[in-house]
Amino acid sequence: MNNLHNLINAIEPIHQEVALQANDHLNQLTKPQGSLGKLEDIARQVAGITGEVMPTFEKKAVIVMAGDHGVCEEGISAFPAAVTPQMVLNFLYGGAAVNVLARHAGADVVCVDMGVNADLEHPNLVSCKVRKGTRNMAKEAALTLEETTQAIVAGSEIVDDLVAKGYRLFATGEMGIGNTTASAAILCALTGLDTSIAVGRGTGIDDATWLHKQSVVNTALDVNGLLGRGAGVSAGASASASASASASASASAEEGSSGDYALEVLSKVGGLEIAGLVGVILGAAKHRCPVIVDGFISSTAALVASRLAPLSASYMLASHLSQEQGHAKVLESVGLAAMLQMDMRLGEGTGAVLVFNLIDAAGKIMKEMATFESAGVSRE
Ligand SMILES: O=C(O)c1ccc[n+]([C@@H]2O[C@H](COP(=O)([O-])O)[C@@H](O)[C@H]2O)c1
Ligand SMILES: Cc1cc2nc[nH]c2cc1C
Repeated sequence: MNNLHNLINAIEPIHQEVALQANDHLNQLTKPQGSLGKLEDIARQVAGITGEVMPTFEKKAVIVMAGDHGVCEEGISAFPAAVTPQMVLNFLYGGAAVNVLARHAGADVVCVDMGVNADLEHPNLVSCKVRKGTRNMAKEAALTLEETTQAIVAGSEIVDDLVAKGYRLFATGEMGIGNTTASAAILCALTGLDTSIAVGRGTGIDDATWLHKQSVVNTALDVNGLLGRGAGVSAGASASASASASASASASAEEGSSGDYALEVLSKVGGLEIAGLVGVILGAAKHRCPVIVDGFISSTAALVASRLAPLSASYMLASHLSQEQGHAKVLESVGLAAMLQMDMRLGEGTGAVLVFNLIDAAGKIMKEMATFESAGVSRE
């Protein structure tokens, strides 16, 4: 618990003055002001995060956290739980979608076992297994507070290690059959949203299973004493992927109990890979590194992180809008705006890794574009 408090307390506001310097530089470049749209937002935010007007990212990593879910025994996914360890091996052998897209972006895939229900061994697997899957949240708390804290701190320590190796840009990814059920339950518990809005089709369930999944989430909220408690807890203020994010992050800071409640929710209806991602996001914020948030599950981790440490929201960039129902609501609650709309719903970090290319592109604009003065272009 102490380590978690230290982690949260180590997060500072982004460098607003450097974001403003980046803005001044953007306004000198040979283009009508603001005409590069979200690329300019990225440049300003990344400058504010890193404290450098023109940062470059030589080493980038997508951290794919894996964990299993006891709630799978309720029949809430289109796929069997055995797919989680099978896909972990696929990540390790380089054959999954995230491996392909990470290679395309010049990034490394770091695959972490946070709580897979199998004994996995591979030289490149980072093993932080807290337990073999969560307990069934429809019957009892998925995790204890200690297990949850352990997973968060382990996630942040992975970032510590990667930063020591020169990585400065991170993306979140995950793998866990059943984790859209856990994420929907977290979303309902933290925002008071109805399950009919928060629960989606995950890997692709039919209408009857979707209705059943909603009732499983309702049961889990009830069994764990979370029904009705999220209503009225304010969502994050209207931050966007811009330098203004830190101001809104502090505006969304709530009374001390908000973080305690988020931790309680994460332990009762969450997952080990989700908790690990909370740690990754907080760790990236602690080290002043941008963290690109992937789809529904990753964004739910971002929501928890923003409740634990409101300042962490300004270090996040939302990558894509997943097809998973409820994703837009999670992003809204954190105060993030997705950059891409690609109709993806895979997870693994696939949408986040696509944004690495946009970060590189924004950096090159800052470094390589001529100014009105240097190119002799008239302004008026
Ligand atoms: O990232 C998303 O938005 C997303 C949306 C739907 C499904 N997924 C992936 O699918 C798995 C969870 O789906 P489910 O139906 O088993 O809950 C998990 O491995 C996620 O990575 C991911
Ligand atoms: C095959 C498969 C790959 C995935 N990657 C992330 N979630 C997944 C779920 C399934 C079912």
